[in-house]
Amino acid sequence: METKLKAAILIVSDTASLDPASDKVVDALRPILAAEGKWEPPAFRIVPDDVVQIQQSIYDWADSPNWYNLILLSGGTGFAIKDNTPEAVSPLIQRHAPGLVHGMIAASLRVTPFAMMARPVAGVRNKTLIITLPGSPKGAMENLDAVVKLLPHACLQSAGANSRNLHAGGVKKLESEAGVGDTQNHHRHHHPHHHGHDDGHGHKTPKAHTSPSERPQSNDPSAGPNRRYRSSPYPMLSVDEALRRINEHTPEPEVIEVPVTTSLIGSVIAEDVYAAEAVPAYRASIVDGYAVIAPDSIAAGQSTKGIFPVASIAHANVGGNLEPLQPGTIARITTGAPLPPNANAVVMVEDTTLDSCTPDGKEEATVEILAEDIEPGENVREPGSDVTLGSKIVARGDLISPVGGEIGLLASTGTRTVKVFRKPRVGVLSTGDELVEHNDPRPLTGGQIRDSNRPSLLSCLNSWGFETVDLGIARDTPASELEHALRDSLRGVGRASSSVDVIITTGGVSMGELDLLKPTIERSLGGTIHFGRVSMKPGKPTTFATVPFKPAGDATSSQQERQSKLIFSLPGNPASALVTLNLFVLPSLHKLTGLGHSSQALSSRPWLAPQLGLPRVAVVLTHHFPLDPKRTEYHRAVVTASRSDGRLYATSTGVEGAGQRSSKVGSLAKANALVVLRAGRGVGIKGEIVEALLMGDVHGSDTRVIC
Ligand SMILES: Nc1nc2c(c(=O)[nH]1)N[C@H]1C(S)=C(S)[C@@H](COP(=O)(O)OP(=O)(O)OC[C@H]3O[C@@H](n4cnc5c(N)ncnc54)[C@H](O)[C@@H]3O)O[C@H]1N2
Ligand code: MOO
Ligand SMILES: [Mg+2]
Repeated sequence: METKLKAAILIVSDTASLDPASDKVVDALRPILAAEGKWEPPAFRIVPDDVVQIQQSIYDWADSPNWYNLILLSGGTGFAIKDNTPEAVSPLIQRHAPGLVHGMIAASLRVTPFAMMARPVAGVRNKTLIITLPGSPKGAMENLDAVVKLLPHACLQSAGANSRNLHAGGVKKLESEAGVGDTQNHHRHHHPHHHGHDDGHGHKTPKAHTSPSERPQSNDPSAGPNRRYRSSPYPMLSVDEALRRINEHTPEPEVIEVPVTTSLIGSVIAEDVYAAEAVPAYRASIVDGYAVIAPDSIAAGQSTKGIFPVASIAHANVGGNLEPLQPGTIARITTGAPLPPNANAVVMVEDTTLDSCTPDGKEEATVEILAEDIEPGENVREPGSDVTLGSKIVARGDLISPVGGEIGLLASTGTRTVKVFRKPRVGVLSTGDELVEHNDPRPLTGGQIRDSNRPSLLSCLNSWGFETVDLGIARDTPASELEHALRDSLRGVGRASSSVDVIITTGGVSMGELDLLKPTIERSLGGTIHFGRVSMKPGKPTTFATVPFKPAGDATSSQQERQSKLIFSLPGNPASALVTLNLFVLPSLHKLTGLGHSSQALSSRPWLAPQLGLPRVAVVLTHHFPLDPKRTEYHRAVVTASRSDGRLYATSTGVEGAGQRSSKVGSLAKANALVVLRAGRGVGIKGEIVEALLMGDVHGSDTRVIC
């Protein structure tokens, strides 16, 4: 019996992923393959319109030892925003097959002009042919019909069969030559990173993309160091432009409802909150003393002075109804306690004397009030006088501070839940074969380096109040380790028990052949790099990207809106990593936290608004600072507030020798500021006033003007 080829069908549809019974495409395609007599019954799977899940299926079917000859994807190829199948598939295709694409479109055009609205992709990954089809059963059938006769031939060639033999001999002979479809003998070899393919004439052609329009910007790691770019393809941006792009691509914050607890600290209110209860809820005494009935008019000759019987006692914790106070009597009362009905003022105990006791000598019988001019309302808090019922207590954009004022207001009015912007979860991943855990007891060998970036970045993020996930270390080799680490943290598996919103990586972003972040983001995750170089020192190769994402199996929730995750790939040099974390990551996290919604946000340049990112201040240089001729430097410094002239003074953490070198994390050890030194010749002059970004608290000093 002739060995058959293996096909898999991937249905890409939010609807079908929720209700598999709604899919009609698999049943429509099966008979077309079956009619050819060359295919095993196809495997199939349904995923939502989610790039990561689409790509995972392709990896499962094209990269595993049990690889398939053909993957047909149906759905997500149109122009709708959620249609991202071509974007998911293209980066994984190693050799494109535009002929199949033209064939399918030409066939469909004979049926409908709407065929022009399709965006099919076809090509080969490893030994597997991948073709996208429309999402409608009719469209999928028409497209498959157009190419189905060619598929066995194309698949066998993709699997490594010699094309001349293919044309000359039968499919069966070629199958055994190629070793495909042989499910009995597991002789298939898995070469996900082969460096070329046979062109059918015995020549090896390089796999690297050649046409500029096809060529992604990043290096193709499998092309080898001799084919890497020798100058960076990423334009060098100014810091302001980089910040603008970060702001542009950072999604709007998500609103959630949470209970009023201390975990609210650092959250930003998303919806105005109105008092559901008045504070106080009753007429309360402000002091310890005696509730009295003060006459309306002292001027009319009436006085509160005199001796009165103590008729009742009102304590702050008293429940139930109090007896009304009769004229000519007074009631002992404590601070915060409700006034008895009829009472309208309170006399402080200090303004009274004891006149007589009860016969048992234990209680006050009569008390003399010494003050003559107690007015109605004196020492009384009227209901709602602290917080009026229905008044706005906190507004959208307000930050819940650790000082406790906002939480106190919410608590005092019985507010049980509030709507806030969800704080982002941030994952931190170190990359590099040379890294060992910082607390590994073994002595370092060879070129090993202790991973200092992860602990320092995690500390900094925690101090800002963000939830962090330690994503560990990803090795450079095999390259798939990095890809899997990123993919897992996006999906919330492995070290990240639930998915992170922002991934921060360090290392692997510059020009080395093992600098894999850019190619992995672009080529494997289908992400978009918004910038890959910034004119600054340290931090030149800082990279910022977004990766499309949709949570699995939940096509209707509001989370669906959150379609991209952010990746900040920071340089590996420890000072560079920490400086760029402060400069670039913080404003984005602030935006995700909802700080951009504060009423104080600057509307013209919101990405520079003071509440997004570090506070900016003017500082006086206490000594000469060397300038970089080309790049703006973020010079690590200690800023102190002068007790004599009230100004802020900046002193470098080290300018001599390796002082500010980007590998030297010690340059940040005592620093509380980054002094912004614009590129130029010579030095920043002692006494000059420049801008600085405050990273920590400023303490007082005896520094003075020193020109
Ligand atoms: N030919 C060029 N080479 C370099 C350029 C350039 O423009 N052209 N840029 C330089 C600049 S600037 C920087 S910054 C670094 C950035 O390097 P990478 O981000 O690619 O980082 P790696 O190569 O992985 O490592 C650099 C350095 O940092 C150490 N490192 C990495 N991770 C950690 C960690 N978690 N803890 C402590 N130390 C770490 C690593 O061992 C290296 O020593 O590239 C320049 N090269
Ligand atoms: O720009 Mo790199 O961060 O100087 O070393
Ligand atoms: Mg490098």
